[in-house]
Amino acid sequence: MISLNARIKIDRLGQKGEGLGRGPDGQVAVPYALAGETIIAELDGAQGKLIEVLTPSPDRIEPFCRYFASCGGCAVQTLAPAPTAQWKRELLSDALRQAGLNASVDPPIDAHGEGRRRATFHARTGADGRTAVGFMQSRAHDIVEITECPLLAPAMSGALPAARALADALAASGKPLDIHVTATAAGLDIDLRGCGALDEHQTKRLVRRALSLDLARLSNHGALITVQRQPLLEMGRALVAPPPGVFLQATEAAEKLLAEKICAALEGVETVADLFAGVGTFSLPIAEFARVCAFDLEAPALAALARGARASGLRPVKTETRDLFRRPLAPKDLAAYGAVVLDPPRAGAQEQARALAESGAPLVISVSCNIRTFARDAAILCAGGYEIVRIQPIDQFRCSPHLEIIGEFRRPAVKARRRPLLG
Ligand SMILES: C[S@@+](CC[C@H](N)C(=O)[O-])C[C@H]1O[C@@H](n2cnc3c(N)ncnc32)[C@H](O)[C@@H]1O
Repeated sequence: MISLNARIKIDRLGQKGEGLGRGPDGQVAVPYALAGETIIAELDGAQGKLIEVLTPSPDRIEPFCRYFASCGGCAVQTLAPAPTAQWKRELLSDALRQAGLNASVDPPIDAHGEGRRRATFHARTGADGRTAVGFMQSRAHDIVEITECPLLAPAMSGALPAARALADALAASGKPLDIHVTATAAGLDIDLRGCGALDEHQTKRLVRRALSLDLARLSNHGALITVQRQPLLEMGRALVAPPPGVFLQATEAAEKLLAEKICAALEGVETVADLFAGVGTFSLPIAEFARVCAFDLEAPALAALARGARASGLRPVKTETRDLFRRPLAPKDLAAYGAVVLDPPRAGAQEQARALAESGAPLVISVSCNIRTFARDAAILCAGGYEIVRIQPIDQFRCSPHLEIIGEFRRPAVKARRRPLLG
């Protein structure tokens, strides 16, 4: 493919945070260019590489990270905070419109808080025996080695040195490694992925490293290697001991805000189904005032949730291990609940939304980190008679196109839908 340099006027930011404008042969996407800018880009088909900004946007700011534009972690770091929030809000409004919904979207609430409390680092050992540890490069399969990430919470300050030390301990195997690090009050909780079954020597080496790094816990794909202090997480009044490698919201600030908003919307509700409940981020605060039944695919997460409720003196939370993609709760199952909370993975919950659309559940609170599948599932709920009360974005993904969303959907008052008894 021949590449050429072209002068491009950027019209808007796209879904991945790339600048979109017209090139000689149609639309081109240029990462790191901003709306309103005139730039020089090196074009390779519809893809452009930013070479020079001729007319900068008034919203352009200096990047705060020295790895910006080589590290693939951040897509948008040079756009000021207010226009970034506006762009994300528009992405969500556009997705809803494309799904057939003309819904108003509240301004995003920033929930970066102290920063990300979890990260996945990648480690690869080259033919020369050197191990690179960091994030993936943008638009490439190589690793950009980093020694710091300003988006991480202070409690993650030891995360990169720890990732490097563990990667070095396994470098001889030559296997690519993913290192999931979570900051907890007990210290760093690290789950390794990709190293396969460990032999005795590797295990001993890792235990020694974990001790010298003072890790709270180290595991291999969820299987415990060593634990010095059991990680504990506060969820409402409850304390939960999460199993290794379990899902947690990216920032503590977002976790608290999501739980607060959900509990506020559930005021007066007595029975709640929490679908895709994980370790109880929402179930446990809800259990402080309502009966909860929590569903998830992951039995260890649900067991931790149930133990957390018991140990904290809350009313018991019923749990059911269930694949909600294959076996969504049916409309008749849903009839037992005054409200349903759902927080599926990025793929969304299409089948569950269809069952909800046929159910009489009066209130659905849909939480999602994927704009497109949130909009798709919202349209299914609305086609089934729900009305949108509120759509509130919560931004826990600074510098990325991702956005956390809470949607509140209610069935119009039963009185209005009921046929008159007489006449
Ligand atoms: C976005 S997380 C939300 C977890 C929890 N609500 C929280 O905020 O911590 C999605 C959850 O969906 C669960 N999950 C993924 N696929 C599933 C499936 N097919 N059926 C049921 N649960 C699933 C995961 O185990 C995970 O706990």
